Formats: sequence, C-alpha cells, structure tokens
Amino acid sequence: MQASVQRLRMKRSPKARWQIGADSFQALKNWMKELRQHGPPNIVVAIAGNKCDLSDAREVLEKDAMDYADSIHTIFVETSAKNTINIHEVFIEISQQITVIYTGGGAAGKGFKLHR
Ligand SMILES: Nc1nc2c(ncn2[C@@H]2O[C@H](COP(=O)(O)OP(=O)(O)OP(=O)(O)O)[C@@H](O)[C@H]2O)c(=O)[nH]1
Repeated sequence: MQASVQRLRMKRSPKARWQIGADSFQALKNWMKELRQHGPPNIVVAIAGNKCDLSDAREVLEKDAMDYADSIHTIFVETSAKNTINIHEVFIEISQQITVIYTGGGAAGKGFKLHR
C-alpha cells in the first residue's frame, strides 16, 4: 500500500519525486516495529538503500540509515539496481547471516536446511 501511495504522489507532482526517500525511511521504521512485534524471532532483515546512484536526490543520510540499521541489528547496504551496485553483496550478507543464525556460526561447510 505504501508503494501505491508513493506512486500516486509521484503522478500528482514532479516535485514529490524527491519526497520518496524520507517517506520510505519512515515507512520502513513502521514496518520494522510490526515485524518485531508479530514476526518470527530469528528473522534476517536486510535494508537496501536503493538508488544510491541518484546522489543529488538523497534525502536520507547514509549515516542515519546505518545508525538505524545498527540500532535494530539489521544488515544495511546502499544499492543501485540501475547500476548494479552492491546487489550481489546484499544477498551474500543475507546468506551469511542465515548461516550464522541456523548453525551458530560454527558449522562452516557442514550445510544447513532452509525451512519454508
Ligand atoms: N536511478 C535509479 N532508478 C531506479 C533504481 N531502482 C529502480 N529504479 C527506477 O525507479 C522506478 C521505480 O521502480 P520500481 O521497480 O517500481 O521500484 P519501487 O520499489 O516501486 O520504487 P519507488 O516507488 O521509486 O521507491 C523505475 O523507473 C525504476 O527504473 C536505481 O537503483 N537507480
């Protein structure tokens, strides 16, 4: 729903395009509260700060996003889907954390099962 609200705002005004970063950051914080309250305890969360190629349009400082991610113990990576920046890395980070959670970090090479 948040995404469709953002799209509507984009259609209404070209200026609204620059509001999306801050809106998304606030929406993320709300989703995280819900996820922590209602989601499973051992969930791996990664925040991708996408469109990092659009540096002129930045609304959320990398430090602010990183501090927030640290405070809630999640992965944070700035990405650009357009320029293929850190896309591979974010999936590597996620798979490494899954390994740590499901093996206690001490079973490298032994494998583990992913549950649906
Ligand atoms: N410059 C740039 N544009 C991107 C990037 N990722 C997606 N886009 C563009 O952003 C627009 C929206 O992309 P969607 O795939 O709908 O993504 P979304 O999550 O709905 O994105 P927003 O609503 O813009 O937050 C499209 O025009 C994409 O081509 C990126 O990393 N850099």
